[in-house]
Amino acid sequence: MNYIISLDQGTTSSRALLVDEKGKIKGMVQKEFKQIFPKSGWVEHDPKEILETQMGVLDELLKKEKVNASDIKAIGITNQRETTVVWDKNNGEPVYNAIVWQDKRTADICEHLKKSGLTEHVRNTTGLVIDSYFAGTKVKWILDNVDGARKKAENGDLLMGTIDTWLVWNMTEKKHHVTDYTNASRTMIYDIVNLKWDDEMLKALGIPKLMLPEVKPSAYNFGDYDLDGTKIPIAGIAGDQQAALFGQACFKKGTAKNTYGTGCFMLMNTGTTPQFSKNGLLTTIAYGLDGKVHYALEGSIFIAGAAVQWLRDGLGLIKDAKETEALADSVEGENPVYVVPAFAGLGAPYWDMYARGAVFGLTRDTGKAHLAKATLEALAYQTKDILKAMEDDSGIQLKNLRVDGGACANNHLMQFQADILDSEVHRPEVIESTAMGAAFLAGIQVGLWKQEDVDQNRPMDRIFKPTFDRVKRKRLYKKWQKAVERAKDWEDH
Ligand SMILES: Nc1ncnc2c1ncn2[C@@H]1O[C@H](COP(=O)(O)OP(=O)(O)O)[C@@H](O)[C@H]1O
Ligand SMILES: O=P(O)(O)OC[C@H](O)CO
Repeated sequence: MNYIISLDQGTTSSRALLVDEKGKIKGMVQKEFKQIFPKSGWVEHDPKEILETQMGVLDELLKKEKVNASDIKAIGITNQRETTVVWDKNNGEPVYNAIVWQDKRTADICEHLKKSGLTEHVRNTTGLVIDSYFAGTKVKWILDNVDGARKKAENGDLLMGTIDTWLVWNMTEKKHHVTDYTNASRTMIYDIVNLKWDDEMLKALGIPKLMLPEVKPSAYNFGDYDLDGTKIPIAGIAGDQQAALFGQACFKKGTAKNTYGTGCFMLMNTGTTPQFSKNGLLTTIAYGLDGKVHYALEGSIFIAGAAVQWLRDGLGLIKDAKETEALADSVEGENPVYVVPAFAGLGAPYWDMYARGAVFGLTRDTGKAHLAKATLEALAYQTKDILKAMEDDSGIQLKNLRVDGGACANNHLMQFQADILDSEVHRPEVIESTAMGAAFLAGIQVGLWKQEDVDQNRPMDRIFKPTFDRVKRKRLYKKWQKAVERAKDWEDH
């Protein structure tokens, strides 16, 4: 039997999965690691702990599944995106903790970039909006704040990388300093049109070119991992949301997936030329394969499953996220209650930092079932907001939405999603699309699979069909838009 290993390095845990040649997951090991919050708005990870947990789960998986090294044909890596490590190439020591994608410490650097008139350049070259979310300003912060770092970087002693780069460098005995197009496209210093590091952004952020990894297609021989004397090629890399798009076989222009986790990340494949958004969406590289680069539009919702956690932990209305399904089902007729979970402002397409969470439509008979249903509905409405922006930017009308992530298990949410979008929602049996995407990229590179096999390996669990008529759909959505308007600009500024 031939196997592929998929390493999924996420924001809260490291996972290793064993995938057989039929595309079936045969085993999985997962380990959480520490979240470090040194100050309000700062989020860090220990790069060594990331490496140790990732290698640890790989070793445990191989022991548990009793696989011979010679049967493993390749390794694919997928990772939390934007999170940045800077390390000394002479001793392999990070000069600072990894600064995580959620970290807001570089907001001032972003304000400065905006004042320097770089907004248009950033959008048209990197595809992004100027925001602390991306890697570029995190590198600048480390070079500015760690003693001696800038000098060392200028001497060529320091390397930077997103998590994929950090893992590969360590897994290949410090030989390969590489990343793939998808990860490079989240740095705000990469020109996604001409596929090269962007001199203007490097200059604006004072980042020496010597620090940067080589950028390669997502299916590529990135280097070998030595497993007990057997050399296994690391043959696929993609950022986790792009890997999910690939794992869901969104290869055609106009195909899209939405991952319902803590946040929601919706990506639509827009083909081989980048589309720049008028509606606050991001343009990003979906994957590079067979000498071609595919692009995607992305809408990120920061609070999605996190709103369900709020019902559980903040309000104590439920003990388990699953309970929301039966609660929501118990509401008869239309729900008069609307929850706008703008706990951290509103992202795409509104981009209002001053919006705050709000509940509308309360009456004396409102109960927890209405709140639970309204919270689930808010995930679906936010997804519709993003999809509308995507359809407007791309001129493409969505045929169906492919879903994955923890909260897509909720049938009430998925049915309401289909109803409010007026399009089918397709839920695959295997919702591990992220890990499968990385496995497929690696397997394609070593000739185990062809790209067409990805689609054939995706049995459906359930297809949710829309049931609302146009009038009802419009009425409910209009009310949501009214609720959003009232939640906007709440915080004084
Ligand atoms: N059955 C469910 N109904 C609604 N929300 C759910 C359900 N199961 C999980 N969730 C939500 O989904 C999130 C977990 O999904 P997951 O994909 O594991 O997230 P992440 O990868 O971001 O950690 C949590 O925020 C949780 O509240
Ligand atoms: O690790 P996840 O699944 O929370 O994904 C994080 C995203 O890549 C951030 O852009």
